[in-house]
Amino acid sequence: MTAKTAQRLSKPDEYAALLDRFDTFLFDCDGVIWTGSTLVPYMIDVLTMLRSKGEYSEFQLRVLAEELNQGMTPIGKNILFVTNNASKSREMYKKAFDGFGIQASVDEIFGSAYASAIYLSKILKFPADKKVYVIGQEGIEEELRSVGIHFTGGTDPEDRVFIPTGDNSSIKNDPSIGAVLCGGDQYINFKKYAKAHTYIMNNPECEFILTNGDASYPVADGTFPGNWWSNLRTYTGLHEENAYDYRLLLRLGCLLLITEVNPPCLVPFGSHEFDPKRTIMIGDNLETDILFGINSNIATLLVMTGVTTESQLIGKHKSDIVPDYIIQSMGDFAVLVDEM
Ligand SMILES: O=C(O)[C@H](O)[C@H](O)COP(=O)(O)O
Ligand SMILES: [Mg+2]
Repeated sequence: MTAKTAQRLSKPDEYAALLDRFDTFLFDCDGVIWTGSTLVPYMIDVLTMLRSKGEYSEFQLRVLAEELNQGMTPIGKNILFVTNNASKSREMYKKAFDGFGIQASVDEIFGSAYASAIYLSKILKFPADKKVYVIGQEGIEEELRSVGIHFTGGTDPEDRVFIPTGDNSSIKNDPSIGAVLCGGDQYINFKKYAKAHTYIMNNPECEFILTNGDASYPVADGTFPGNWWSNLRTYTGLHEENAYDYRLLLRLGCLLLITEVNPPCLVPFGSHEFDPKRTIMIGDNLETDILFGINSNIATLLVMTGVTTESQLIGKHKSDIVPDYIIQSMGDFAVLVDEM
């Protein structure tokens, strides 16, 4: 069997052919749409172009009628924003998109904070008398609140403090903790790890849930460390088989189109309907975004504006995860804007 090779796109007619081939574009955010606080050049033009293109399906015609009513630019291609970044809720993301001048509605935004909340409430049916201990920020708290799940930790100032070595006076087991939910946390510290560790080790039923497994995220001129879940796994000695199935969460965290079938895969969720054959996942990370697309049997497009480097694509250390297409930047599609 010949190994799969990715097709590198660099010419306008190749970009145009790709746009014709797909109706639904799943956009990862960090490293695809923006890097840190900087928008990828020409991103607004490209998204606007996508929204103005395409044949309308029945579903799109319904949305179109609603959008025209609300004075919005009608949709062409179906666009969803899917992100592993758990720092924001869908509403917070909507504000971020508004801040960048990007048209997006809350129901087009799927983040891993939202996914985790849906996962806890709909799939685990998290008991009302239990609490989640959160390592993470406002985004997770907002989404948990929206599904009525009780939690502790998160942004609580009492957890954002130094504790001297061996001083466990502020860390006691709490049997009401039914899950530890771990997402990116810019205030991560020893106390939070120690609490999570204590709950997991002392409550045999305690679930250990990760919002996402990205090892790093893109910032200007490089990357920063991502979710710190691996530290917790090391501290608690959890192995794959007794840790919560984090591989499942990687996929859920990547796209939050949740199904109760195992393994979870891309299925219509909420009001979004699309044909997997005409759907493409666009991401900057081979291990999460591209793997998710491959596992879901949809096409994949890798951009080079985020965490993936050329050394992961060619040579001795190249990754086994191979996308269908590679493009330098989503902004490159802007050459098609004038052709419309
Ligand atoms: O640590 C994180 O939260 C992630 O590395 C990162 O921010 C993922 O965001 P995405 O690329 O999925 O938008
Ligand atoms: Mg990304």
